[in-house]
Amino acid sequence: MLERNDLWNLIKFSMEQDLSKITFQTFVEPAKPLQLDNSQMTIEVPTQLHRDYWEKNLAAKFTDLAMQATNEQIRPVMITEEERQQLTKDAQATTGNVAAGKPATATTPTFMRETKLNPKYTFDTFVIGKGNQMAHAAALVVSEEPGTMYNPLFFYGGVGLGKTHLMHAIGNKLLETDPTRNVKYVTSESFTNELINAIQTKKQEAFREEYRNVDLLLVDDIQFFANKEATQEEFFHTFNALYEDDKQIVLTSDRLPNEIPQLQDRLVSRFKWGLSVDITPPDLETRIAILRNKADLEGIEIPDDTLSYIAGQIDSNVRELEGALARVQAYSRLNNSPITTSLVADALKSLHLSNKLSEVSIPVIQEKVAKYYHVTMADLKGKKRNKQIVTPRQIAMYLSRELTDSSLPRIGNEFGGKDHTTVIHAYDKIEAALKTDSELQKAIGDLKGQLKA
Ligand SMILES: Nc1ncnc2c1ncn2[C@@H]1O[C@H](COP(=O)(O)OP(=O)(O)OP(=O)(O)O)[C@@H](O)[C@H]1O
Repeated sequence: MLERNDLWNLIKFSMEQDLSKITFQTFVEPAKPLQLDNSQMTIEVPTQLHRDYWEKNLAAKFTDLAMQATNEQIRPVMITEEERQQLTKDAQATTGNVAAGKPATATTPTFMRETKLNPKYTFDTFVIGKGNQMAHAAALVVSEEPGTMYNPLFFYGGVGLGKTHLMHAIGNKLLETDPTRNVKYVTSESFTNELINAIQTKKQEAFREEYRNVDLLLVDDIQFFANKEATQEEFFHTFNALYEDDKQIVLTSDRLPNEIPQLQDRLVSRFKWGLSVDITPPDLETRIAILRNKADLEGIEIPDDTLSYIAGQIDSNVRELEGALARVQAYSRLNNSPITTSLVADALKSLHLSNKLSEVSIPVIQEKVAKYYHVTMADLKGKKRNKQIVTPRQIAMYLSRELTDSSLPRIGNEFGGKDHTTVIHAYDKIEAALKTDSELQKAIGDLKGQLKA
């Protein structure tokens, strides 16, 4: 499924082609997509006048374009900025941080949160690679024997790497084996909000009852427990009650427990009682496998070399990788043409996504490449013609062109004053080789990963 911003960007892109410049700038540019569920996209506009214009003149076009892009019926629901602020306030008045006397931190109103298990996040749809192998194995063990081996199971790692997916897979598997089991999935923010709500409505007992009578408790993104005293206090008791009862607890976070600011020591130590496993970004082969899996699941026809091309462009986050594939599919539908590498290049470029690493400088690229291939910076800038040096030099030139905004003569200059035609030659050579040479694909993937880090 195309994510909200991706779908919005595509529709915006098509509207820009169809509408007059002034209409586009006045009505489409200031609009902001807030939420997308199966059949509607909530879009915020500045005023009532914008809303009326959208409903009268743009809504049908939106639905047509969304249908072309996704094959699904999606209608736009317009709300004004003022209405959104009111809704957010209402939501926070009952469940937000207001009760704790703190300014609201959540940018997403509570009514927009999702707390159910996603049936698509299963072990079957999870691709195993080096970066997630151990996490996957631990998840499987826990789903088969909850509350025994690894309690709590703690996944940590960067955004969009599959922590939530694995967590849901455990829940889905347990329910598949025994549908009578009580599984609860919650984000740490929802836990906090539910707690505050319970305090305000004097329903703490019911809250405790609900959380302490589960067989499997899944709490996502517990880094948001940071600085939340009352939540931590309550969670401490929830944790103890479940743990003593041999009920399984699974937690995720973007970092290790002791790196979460202001997390009580007693929680930090409990979180370490079981097993902590990190998930690291997938290597190129895994990224390709994830894309292939996804493409097959969704019935997207796409050649292997085009998949490798996408996997080479997006190298750190699986969510972005999936988003790129969905964008490409939507772009191909909108343009009514099959998916090829050049269509992909266009689709990613039109959304200004292709040059994510543009802050990287040429000397940094040279340094990483030199280190990677065990050559010196002087070799990269020099004139030696042996293969061990020419290939890294060409790779460094390729990456300089790909990842920086520098002109060809400027790149040539940074490589010991070479002519811009040498840079073009190097670029073309590496680009051509990338289509077939898997070792090179891996090297470029690794180097891009390092440069991003
Ligand atoms: N190894 C994998 N195989 C298949 N799909 C994956 C894999 N890793 C991640 N995904 C997919 O990538 C998307 C993002 O994953 P997920 O939401 O689990 O990330 P996360 O680590 O929980 O991120 P966040 O920190 O943002 O919550 C999901 O659609 C998920 O299905």
